[in-house]
Amino acid sequence: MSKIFYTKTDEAPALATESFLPIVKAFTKTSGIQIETKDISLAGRISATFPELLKENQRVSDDLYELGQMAKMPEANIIKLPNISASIPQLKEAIAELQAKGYAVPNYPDEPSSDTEKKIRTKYDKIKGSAVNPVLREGNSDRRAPRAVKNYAKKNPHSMGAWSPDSKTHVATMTNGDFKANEKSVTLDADTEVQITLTTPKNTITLKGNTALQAGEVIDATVMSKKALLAFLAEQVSDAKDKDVLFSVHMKATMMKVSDPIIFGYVVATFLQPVFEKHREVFNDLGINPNNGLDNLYKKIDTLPAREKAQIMNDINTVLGDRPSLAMVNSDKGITNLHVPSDVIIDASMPAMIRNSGQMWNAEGKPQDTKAVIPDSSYAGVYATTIDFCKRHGAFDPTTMGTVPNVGLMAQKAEEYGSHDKTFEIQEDGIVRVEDITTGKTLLEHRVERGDIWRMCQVKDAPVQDWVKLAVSRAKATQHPTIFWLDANRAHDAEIIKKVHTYLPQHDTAGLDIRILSPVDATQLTLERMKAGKDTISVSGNVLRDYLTDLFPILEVGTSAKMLSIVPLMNGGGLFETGAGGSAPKHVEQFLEEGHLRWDSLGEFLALGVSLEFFGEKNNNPKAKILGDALDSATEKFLLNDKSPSRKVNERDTRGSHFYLALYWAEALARQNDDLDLKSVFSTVFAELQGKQEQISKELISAQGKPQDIGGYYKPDANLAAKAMRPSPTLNAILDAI
Ligand SMILES: NC(=O)C1=CN([C@@H]2O[C@H](COP(=O)(O)OP(=O)(O)OC[C@H]3O[C@@H](n4cnc5c(N)ncnc54)[C@H](OP(=O)(O)O)[C@@H]3O)[C@@H](O)[C@H]2O)C=CC1
Ligand SMILES: O=C(O)CCC(=O)C(=O)O
Ligand SMILES: [Mg+2]
Repeated sequence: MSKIFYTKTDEAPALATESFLPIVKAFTKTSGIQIETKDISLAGRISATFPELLKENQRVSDDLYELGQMAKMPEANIIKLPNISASIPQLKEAIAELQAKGYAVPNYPDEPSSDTEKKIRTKYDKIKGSAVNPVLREGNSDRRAPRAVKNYAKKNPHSMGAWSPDSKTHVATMTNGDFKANEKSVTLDADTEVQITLTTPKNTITLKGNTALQAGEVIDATVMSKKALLAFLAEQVSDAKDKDVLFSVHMKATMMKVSDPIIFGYVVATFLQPVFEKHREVFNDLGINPNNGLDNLYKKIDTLPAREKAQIMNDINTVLGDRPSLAMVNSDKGITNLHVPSDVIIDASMPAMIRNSGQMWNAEGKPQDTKAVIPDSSYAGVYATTIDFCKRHGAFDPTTMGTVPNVGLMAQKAEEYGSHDKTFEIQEDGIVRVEDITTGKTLLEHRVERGDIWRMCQVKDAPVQDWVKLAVSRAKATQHPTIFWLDANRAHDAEIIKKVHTYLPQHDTAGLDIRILSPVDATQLTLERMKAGKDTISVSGNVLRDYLTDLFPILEVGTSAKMLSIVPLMNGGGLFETGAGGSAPKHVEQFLEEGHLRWDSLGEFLALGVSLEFFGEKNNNPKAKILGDALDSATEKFLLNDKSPSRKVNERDTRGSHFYLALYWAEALARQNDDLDLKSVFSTVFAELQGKQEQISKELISAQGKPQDIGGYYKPDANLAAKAMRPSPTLNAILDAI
């Protein structure tokens, strides 16, 4: 029997699931729909990796692997909530929590020496960073704000900070020696295998052995010069000081899990350079790695004897006093932009800054103009253009602005998603070559120096064809102008442009406005149209998919949590993602402190709606379709009546918002006449929920206002979490009776 797979993830969405899933299960069991949970949480993935070290009752199945297989089946129907893409500090915290709970999982070896340690490290490296999404995303991405969400935002605009033409905020990006400048690309004309080698004056080292490539596949390779990067960073630190703006770095240490933590480490090391120089030996002894951020550095220094610690802290504070102010992640707690590599991810952080008058928070908790350092220039121009636009035209107006849906190329580990096992920190000067093993020809090569970061990406032909098809189908469905964001001057994009020119004519595009523009030109045109209330589809590669599906939604509707995010899987199944944002660690913090969860599950509601409709079609189950339609009406009413969670304690939170969704869902099912069984069942449910509305609200609110203990962060106690998230016996009894 077909099922809907619902993912158990981490942090706020996992908490929300404890409250929402019982509602979903109760409603859908009336209609022969089975919902199965799959645990792809960080803690679950760690446990599944080391079964041999765990007790019988601790062992779990490898749900991510199973779901990855499922994603390739025509009947796949997966609802995917956001999960933690773990940085090393997060991974270590999760390991420590599991160990404290009696799980004998090994420590993360920072510097693996023995074979055993190397094996452990390889296993952990598969868990860290974007380890889930590339496995499940066996299709391209279709993300957009549903009409009801857009209309809601127009009527109830979110706050939007005013922009001043004198704002000192700006983007700083490299002009030479970066990934963009050094990119080379080629399209394969036949199936083959390649290897990646580094030839030094002494010998040739294989960086990666036989790698199969398909005919029509585009590969690109590039290198970030360490020298150029360090020179750039030193310049930016002093320029931020001169201009009296906050210093802030924006990158994606999670998704670009090999390259970006190294770049982040150079930022930390540059910022504190005199300290790293003076205390090199102690720092080495302590195993301090700047890639793990300031938080880790402070924790390690904390283990030193008091006098030594005081001396180093004194030196750090002297240097920090001399530097530009750092942008803060949490000024109350003194957490800076350089504390943890995963705290500031570019997709969410740049739009938040743009929404906030181009300002970030300083150590006093006040907003201040900022230098946003985005080292690689491949996509930095998108933000620079947006910032300049706001300086010139002022902030966007959510009540009138247009919308920018995205069609993103990501299937089969397209582009940077597939670079993780082909990114290398170069150990010796030499030449890196991508060699075709079949023909012996060198396909791509770069001269590199020790410390440079070299990487290769690939995109298979079938995903590109599917992406072009998806773009045309969205263009047809909406009649919006549709822009491929591709830069003819970038080697990789130039190859993709050739493919777009080949595949577009295979579709009926009569009457459609489809163009290809560089990301900077595309941004400018899209913003002009958006300001004038006009809609424009962006068709982009994988990284821009990530960036644009936070940037535009956050400006348009206040958060990307309200996006419809569909991945039509290439083999016929459906992956329905819930919103386009992340797992909101700050929400958990508030929940633990005061029992209020502000996570908005609108993304889950939208995803479930399309999943049910898809289930109905695939399985010839008209009840599923009716449930889906009713859910859509309920979601619309939910928006109209503004039942999203409040941000403040003792007001409706996630749990209260779920109650209203259930109420409206039951109402819509009670009102429809297409299925009289469902009508009868849900007429009773609706009457009960409506009659006891006050009692339920009271029970849900009175659970707030006190600290919560759910028995863990990465692996909460299942019973405690369920109890905390289902505090209304009245609601629970009504659901149980369905
Ligand atoms: N699809 C996926 O699996 C994704 C996973 N991630 C992962 O999520 C984690 C956190 O990333 P982070 O950079 O903090 O980005 P998030 O998107 O989790 O959070 C940024 C801010 O967006 C707001 N937000 C996001 N989702 C919601 C929601 N459903 N309801 C209300 N507000 C919301 C919150 O604002 P406020 O605090 O003001 O309420 C939040 O602090 C990381 O581990 C990251 O790798 C990130 C993106 C996608
Ligand atoms: O895969 C990840 O790490 C994050 C993905 C993400 O941010 C997105 O899909 O928008
Ligand atoms: Mg994103």
